[in-house]
Amino acid sequence: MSASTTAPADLRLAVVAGDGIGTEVVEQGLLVLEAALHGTGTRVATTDFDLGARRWHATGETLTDGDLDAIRAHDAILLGAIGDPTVPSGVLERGLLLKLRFALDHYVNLRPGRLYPGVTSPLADPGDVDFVVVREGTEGPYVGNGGAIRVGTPHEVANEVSVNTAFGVERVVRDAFARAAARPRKKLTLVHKHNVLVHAGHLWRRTVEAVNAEFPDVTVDYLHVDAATIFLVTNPSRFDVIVTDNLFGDILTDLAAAITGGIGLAASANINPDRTAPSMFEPVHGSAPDIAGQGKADPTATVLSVAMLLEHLGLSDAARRVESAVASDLAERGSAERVRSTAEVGKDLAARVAG
Ligand SMILES: NC(=O)c1ccc[n+]([C@@H]2O[C@H](COP(=O)([O-])OP(=O)(O)OC[C@H]3O[C@@H](n4cnc5c(N)ncnc54)[C@H](O)[C@@H]3O)[C@@H](O)[C@H]2O)c1
Ligand SMILES: CC(C)[C@H](C(=O)O)[C@@H](O)C(=O)O
Ligand SMILES: [Mg+2]
Repeated sequence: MSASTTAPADLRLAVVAGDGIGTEVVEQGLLVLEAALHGTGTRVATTDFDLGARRWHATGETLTDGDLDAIRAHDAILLGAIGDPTVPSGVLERGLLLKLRFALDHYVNLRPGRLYPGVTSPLADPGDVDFVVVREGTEGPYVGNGGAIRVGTPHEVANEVSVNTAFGVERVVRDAFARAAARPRKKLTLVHKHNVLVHAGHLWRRTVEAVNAEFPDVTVDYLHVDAATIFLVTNPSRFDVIVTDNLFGDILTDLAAAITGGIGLAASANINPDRTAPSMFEPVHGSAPDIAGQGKADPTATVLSVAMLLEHLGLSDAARRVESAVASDLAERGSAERVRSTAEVGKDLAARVAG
């Protein structure tokens, strides 16, 4: 788990708004960040990075070494979304978003699943839903170990290898245990598929068993990923901390978003717990080409990611103010007469923060 830090006098924030609704939601996230820091003595200095589809079309570049060096010189990164239908699938996702997560060693991908009071869940009786998914962020099938032969022929063979190292699994499992130990219920659920993925699955299982000895207060259970999807829908309140691999975590957290009010509310943090590089904060959702440019995107996921950013930087009071603003806004939404635009939600949240 992250060590606490002293709040920097000036927060140097790298901003990667990216594609589609990324630019729309980040604008609102920054508005709320400014409101949260107002009067605290901490000033934020932002650097905009022109990364994503526009840059790729103009230059063929996704993320250069120079971009990475410049980003490293910041305290944190706020990212909107990456991916665009005019760019071949995978080019930006791999060459930019995943490259950032890998190069900056974001091995803890934190994704809370919390049903705020007043928010409508598609589940009839969701109960008290408040869990966090600790998704491994630098390994698994995401590493790009694979290839294809005889492409386009009936004899094509395509491989995508899941890489799981003892080092990589242990560090994320230890982080997840520390988070579970700090929560009231102290419960950790390992989600994998060790009945089929026996090599990776057994490494994860043995690692959890071994690290459990360091955290005897934490109760551990296990679910195969297919069964985990059942319980996320039928009994989500059973979960406290979930630890899982990169791909399972990706899928489970979209489902977690759906049961807690929708993808427009789901925040995430890509953490480098060793603080050897800036951590990155972004909504779970993507660039949503179907609604981009229409002012319809909900910026709340980005705003809650800003709260995670503030918390990570030791600005806990400001983080609490942002979370409270979101909680009160969500509590009143059910009775609202009309749907607000992206900018209206951002303005309302900033006003609540300023309060
Ligand atoms: N972290 C990221 O940058 C990230 C995450 C997921 C997908 N992507 C990329 O985004 C592109 C689109 O992917 P997708 O369509 O599978 O997923 P998506 O998350 O962009 O959209 C899925 C659905 O959710 C809706 N949605 C998303 N965010 C919303 C918000 N804030 N408010 C209201 N509705 C919202 C969209 O309109 C769409 O109907 C792809 O290129 C994909 O690779 C990027
Ligand atoms: C766009 C893609 C690379 C990314 C992922 O799979 O991690 C996204 O789905 C997410 O959840 O942040
Ligand atoms: Mg995803």
